[in-house]
Amino acid sequence: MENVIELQGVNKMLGSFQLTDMNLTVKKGFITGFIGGNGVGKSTTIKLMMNLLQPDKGVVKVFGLEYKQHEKEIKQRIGFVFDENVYYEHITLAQLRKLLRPAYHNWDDALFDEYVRKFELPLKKKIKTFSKGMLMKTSLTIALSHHAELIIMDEPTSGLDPVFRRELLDILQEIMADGTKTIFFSTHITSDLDKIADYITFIHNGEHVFTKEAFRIEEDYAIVKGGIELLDRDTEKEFIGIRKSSSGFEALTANKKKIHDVFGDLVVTEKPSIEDLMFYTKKGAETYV
Ligand SMILES: Nc1ncnc2c1ncn2[C@@H]1O[C@H](COP(=O)(O)OP(=O)(O)OP(=O)(O)O)[C@@H](O)[C@H]1O
Repeated sequence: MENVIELQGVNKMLGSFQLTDMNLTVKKGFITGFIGGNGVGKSTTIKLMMNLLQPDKGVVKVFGLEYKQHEKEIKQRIGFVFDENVYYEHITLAQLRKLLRPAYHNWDDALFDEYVRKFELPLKKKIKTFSKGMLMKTSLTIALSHHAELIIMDEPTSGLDPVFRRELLDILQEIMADGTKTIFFSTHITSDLDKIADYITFIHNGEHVFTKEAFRIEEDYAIVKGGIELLDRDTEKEFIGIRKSSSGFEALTANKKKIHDVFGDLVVTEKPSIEDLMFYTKKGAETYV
């Protein structure tokens, strides 16, 4: 399967934060959700993918190309969707359309107008008056209007009302229909992932934990519940993170089968949510580091 983005051994130091030996790939033709707690390096990773930051070590490839030699070509084919308006605040959408038309080989005025109508965006108001949701819609409109093959989004749904969030997720699914596009988006809202993500990439403390097909998470991971007497130094090693209480323990494992071999029917296992993965991974790091 073709990789649209490849990070090979990428390291980046920012103040006291370090992104360490990031190896990750984003598959063509799918939606990948990018998750991790606050401050674990999601935006930094996205900036590296967009060449807004450069790695201290390692290689970033997009469409199999490196920015050093192919920046223009890569940027033509990517749409970056975010809710900040750094470049265009003093102009209107009508003026922006004129400005962007010559900048992209594949610019499509008709599609731009179609999304402006669909998103109910005002053509004649200055962009600086736009709300967060309107900026997100503007950014997505631009990405779609130059037929971007790869759409990268940094927390596109955060701060959006539930109605528009739903609408946005539907649109993302719609644009995937022809099989030529790829979407990579970071989020804190794990229910968004349940709705649309084919793959999940999970990072923690500047390190890549996994990239898995969303349905595989349920196959490999489990929440395990049992009596506290079952835990000792050896059995605790089977878990990523454990929460203990007087009535027993609840823990996350990445190896459901092994748990069954070790504990048999003495424990109960349940399907984990993505929130469980994030919670116990963080808790595990706190407990054992
Ligand atoms: N320019 C910078 N200089 C110093 N530290 C930085 C810089 N940019 C980011 N950091 C730090 O790097 C860490 C990772 O930041 P990043 O924005 O990548 O996290 P994130 O996973 O996107 O977090 P969140 O989900 O909270 O947005 C944070 O601790 C942040 O404070």
